Amino acid sequence: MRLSHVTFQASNALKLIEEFVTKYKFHPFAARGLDGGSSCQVALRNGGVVFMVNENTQKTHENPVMLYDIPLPIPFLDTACNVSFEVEDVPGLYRHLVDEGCQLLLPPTELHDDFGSVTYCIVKSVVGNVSHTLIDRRHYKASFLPGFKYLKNNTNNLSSGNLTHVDHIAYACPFGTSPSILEWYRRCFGFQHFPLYKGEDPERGLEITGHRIGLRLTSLVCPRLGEGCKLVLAESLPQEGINQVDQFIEHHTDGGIQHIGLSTPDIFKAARDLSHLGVRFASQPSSYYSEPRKQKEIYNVGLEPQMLEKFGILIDSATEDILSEDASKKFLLQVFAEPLFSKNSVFLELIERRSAEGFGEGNIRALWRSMQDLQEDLTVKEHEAQ
Ligand SMILES: O=C(O)C(=O)Cc1ccc(O)cc1
Ligand SMILES: [Fe+2]
Repeated sequence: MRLSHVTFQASNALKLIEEFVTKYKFHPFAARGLDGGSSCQVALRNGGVVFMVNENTQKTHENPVMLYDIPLPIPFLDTACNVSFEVEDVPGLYRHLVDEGCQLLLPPTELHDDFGSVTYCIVKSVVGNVSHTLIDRRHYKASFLPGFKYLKNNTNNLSSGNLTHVDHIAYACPFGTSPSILEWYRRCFGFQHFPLYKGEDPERGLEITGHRIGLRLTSLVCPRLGEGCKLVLAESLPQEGINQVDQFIEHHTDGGIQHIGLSTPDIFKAARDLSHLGVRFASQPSSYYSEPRKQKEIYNVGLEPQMLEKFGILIDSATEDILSEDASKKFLLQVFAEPLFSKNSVFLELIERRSAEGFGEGNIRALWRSMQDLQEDLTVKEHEAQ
């Protein structure tokens, strides 16, 4: 099993495609329905990350000529709604999912063109509006999927991206649902609980509460996916005021893909490039970088606080004792980008892992607060614009 791509549904697909191209350095490489059909679909790539953008231009269910995905119910919502996996035995997996009582949206279906054939089926996830397309493309020779036309002027594009793979997909989940979501992914696809601290109870996950934060985080890993893609379940815990998970769920009925963590080998270069192209990152108060403990942590791994501060990059060392000189060099650098659509919509994250596999509580707190600040700022801007 391998992550193939993540699909976005947008009421204005061309706008989202332009955003991915001009701000996030993605390159469109395959498309269908651009000639005025009832739906258009475009596949874009940055390094090892593939996104698909769907637009159902007629905004109806009557003629959803959408391949590899099922259009979401109306009213139309701008969202990331499908995570596609490459698998080897679609009929076998389909039977397994039926036996597990899953809601199958499309039975095994074969499509072919001059480059070969693929078989796929679609299953509804237990999380909000999310579905999974399971594709066997072993008998397909071109770079995407049958039904798509390959775009020209596509040379050199593979090397220009600086994203290597999808590191994790974070779901916003209704309160109390994480254990049953974990159980569903375990039974259906073989995911396992990935503890974020020693002795973490899978029923409870990591609970983070305090000033302006109330979050329960449960992480899942799938050994069949190799090093790729964890799932992160984010639930809101009661805290003062509204928060990003509650608001996301309110906006998306039962939750869904809140953010996608994209792995880069050089977060400083990636953040600088994207920032020059107009991506706004969720920033930290400058006190984060002047705090003596944090400064020591940054210098200890051979970095400079100013490098991080420029783009709001956060650091979390995996070691217990960040102040010791021989602190292990395992650490994690992360930053959240602004929401792709409205202020409560899906957003992207850049993440650089230096041997650290999990998620650090320090970074989680800081990421959470940075997104709270950014959303509050977007709310103020919305009011001013009215
Ligand atoms: O650390 C990470 O990358 C996370 O994904 C944790 C996280 C999840 C949801 C939030 O709203 C804020 C932080
Ligand atoms: Fe994340």
